[in-house]
Amino acid sequence: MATAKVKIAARLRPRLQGELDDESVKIHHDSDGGQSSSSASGGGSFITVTNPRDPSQLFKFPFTSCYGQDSTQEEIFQNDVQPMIDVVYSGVTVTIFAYGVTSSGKTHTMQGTRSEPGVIPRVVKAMFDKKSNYSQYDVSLSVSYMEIYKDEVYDLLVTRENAPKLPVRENDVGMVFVANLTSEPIHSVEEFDILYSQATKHRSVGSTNLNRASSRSHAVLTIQVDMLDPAENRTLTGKINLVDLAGSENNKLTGNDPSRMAESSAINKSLSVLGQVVHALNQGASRIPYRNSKLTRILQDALGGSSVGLLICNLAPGVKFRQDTLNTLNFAVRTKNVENKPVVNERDNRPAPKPHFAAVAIQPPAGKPAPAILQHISTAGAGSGPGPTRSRASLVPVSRVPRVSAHGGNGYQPFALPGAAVGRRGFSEKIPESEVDRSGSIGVGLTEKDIDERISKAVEMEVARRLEEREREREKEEEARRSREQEQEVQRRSSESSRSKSRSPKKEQTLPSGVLTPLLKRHRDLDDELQNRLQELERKFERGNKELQLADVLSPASKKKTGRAYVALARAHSEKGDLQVALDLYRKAESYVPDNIKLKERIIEIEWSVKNNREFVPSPKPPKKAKTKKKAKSSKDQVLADGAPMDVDQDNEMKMAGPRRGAAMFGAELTNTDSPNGGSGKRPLEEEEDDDLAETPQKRQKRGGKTKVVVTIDDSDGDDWMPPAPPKKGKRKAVS
Ligand SMILES: Nc1ncnc2c1ncn2[C@@H]1O[C@H](COP(=O)(O)OP(=O)(O)OP(=O)(O)O)[C@@H](O)[C@H]1O
Repeated sequence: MATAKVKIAARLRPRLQGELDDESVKIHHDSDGGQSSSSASGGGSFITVTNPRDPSQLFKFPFTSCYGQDSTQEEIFQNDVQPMIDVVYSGVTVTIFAYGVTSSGKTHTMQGTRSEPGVIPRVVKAMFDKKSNYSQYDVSLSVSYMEIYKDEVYDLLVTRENAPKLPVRENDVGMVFVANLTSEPIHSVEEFDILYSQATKHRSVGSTNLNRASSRSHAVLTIQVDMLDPAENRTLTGKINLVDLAGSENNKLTGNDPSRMAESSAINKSLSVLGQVVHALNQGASRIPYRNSKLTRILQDALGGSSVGLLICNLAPGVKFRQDTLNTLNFAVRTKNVENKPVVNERDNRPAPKPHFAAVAIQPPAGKPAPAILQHISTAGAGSGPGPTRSRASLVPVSRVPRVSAHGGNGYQPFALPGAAVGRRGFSEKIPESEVDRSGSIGVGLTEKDIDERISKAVEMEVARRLEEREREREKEEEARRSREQEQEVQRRSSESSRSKSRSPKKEQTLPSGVLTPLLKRHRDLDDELQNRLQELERKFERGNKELQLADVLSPASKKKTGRAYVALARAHSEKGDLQVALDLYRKAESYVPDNIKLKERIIEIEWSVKNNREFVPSPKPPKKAKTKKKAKSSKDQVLADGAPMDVDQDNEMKMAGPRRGAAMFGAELTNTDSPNGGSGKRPLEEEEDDDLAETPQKRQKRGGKTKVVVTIDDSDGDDWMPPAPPKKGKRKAVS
């Protein structure tokens, strides 16, 4: 089956009034010899970002489409979006999502303004324009629009008062859909405009320091085209999902109040899960954590699924956003390796023939692989998508197999967001007896051997199902046994402690040397308790989604504590050299403290070590004295002796990780030195324990030289990506 990688376009927005601009983020194009260029796109373009810790070092991010501050809405549409319209009309689902920090221009790019319409209005116009090319079909367009606000889905096409939380469900063929979501037919661009402008008013928008009209939710607009072929009595369905994600937020910069903080936390958490999904896909993990947020469940098909994806990364200029820019570009680098397997969504409307025997069960229906048009989009230039031709019919060849549709002749789930494949066969397709001819072959070209194979496959499936069932039962029993044991252990401990309380001090003194003092014993008990708690949590993790529910119900303090506990355990494993175990534990910690940037970076560092089979070497702890000195300094003076800026923890909510940590990833850290947190106060857990976070490998190398170093961050082959540290490992070249 043909695969299609997620396409990436990066766009740097212009400086806004009152914003300081600098040269820290630049767009380059090979066509102009790699010189800075503010606009246009095309092959061989790249973005450079100055390393916040070492201004002599540049990080370079190559993407096929890079748009500078002067780029227009039309350019982006023509280069990257227009070619997708043909893909939609070939019956494939396309998902375009705008990603970036708050105020980076996502809504501007997707929605735009009346004078500068963005992707959404342009797509709708193009969809209607294209319709006339398919006059042989009965073509109808419809729209649905939803928002994901604080991890709940709401219909934006109904008034807020009438908008209940909508459930996200999965049908028998694994297709995720939002139940009860309205789908309105649209007959013209004007009709869409009226609907859309009304619906946009329902979207959750709020004011923050960074954006007067900041989107507080992820918005997903879906335009669906159904093409009924009257001659063949079948329907092709294409969809385009246009997703305006809420921006990741640094609450120090946004100045969020408590209610905004709650929104922000939900936004950051869902984006964090999005990152985890992309990571898991890149790692080829057996379990992709789609279920950990509604956003990723709904976007499941766009990431590693059966739709075609375009990620538009929005970037904001200036030092203030530099760390966010690096994070966004890092996400983009990872996402561009995600592969989808697009399929054509086709439904056969003809009634199913009567079944005669029910012995044969087959695999869930597989969608038809997407057409060759997908190859076109990877190299698509300005608006050059091919129009429909007669040969298009060959994309959906008429099969001679018995026409049995899944689920009573209609396996198609209306309003389902992803275009997951729904083939023409159901789970229990039956082969009519009349189709068995004397030669031993079935009228549809199935031989007895085929039938035997199918039967044995069905039997195998049934056996596998039963085995799984048995395994589940066994696990349940095991779990019950463990919890019984745990209860007994708790009882034993409480009776032991009451016994020890009742003991006289004299008796205590008579204990032989080496026996735990009550204090140590208490420690041991706490340790045991912690271990038990972690083991329990481990089990819950194994149970997948339940873990997330657990994290959801815990109070912020408990989440933080659990996160800390995981970090402590992870550190212990990391020190022992069990990097994989440590990595898993760090990831688990992340479920509880999804906003913690230091933790994310630690995960990236260890992932890198695991992937490259390198030892993970934390830097030595700085002397205690330095720590006291540091505390005494005012935030303004927080500049290291070598001139590198003192980093400040950018996460207000979670201070589990240290305020300054060598981001091995990019040698980067937020450099808002005027932060109130300033690096004073209690040192957070991670840093107390681990001052390897204090200095990057880049910094350890020769500093202050005049040569500019470019480190290319490109994960294009999926295997050799590595963080730019240590410098020798990166593709580095000196530029004058
Ligand atoms: N390419 C651009 N040209 C001109 N103005 C822009 C551009 N991109 C963004 N802006 C302006 O920047 C501001 C922030 O943009 P926008 O609201 O689109 O950001 P956002 O990423 O959607 O933010 P949030 O995540 O908070 O919703 C707006 O005033 C918008 O008009």
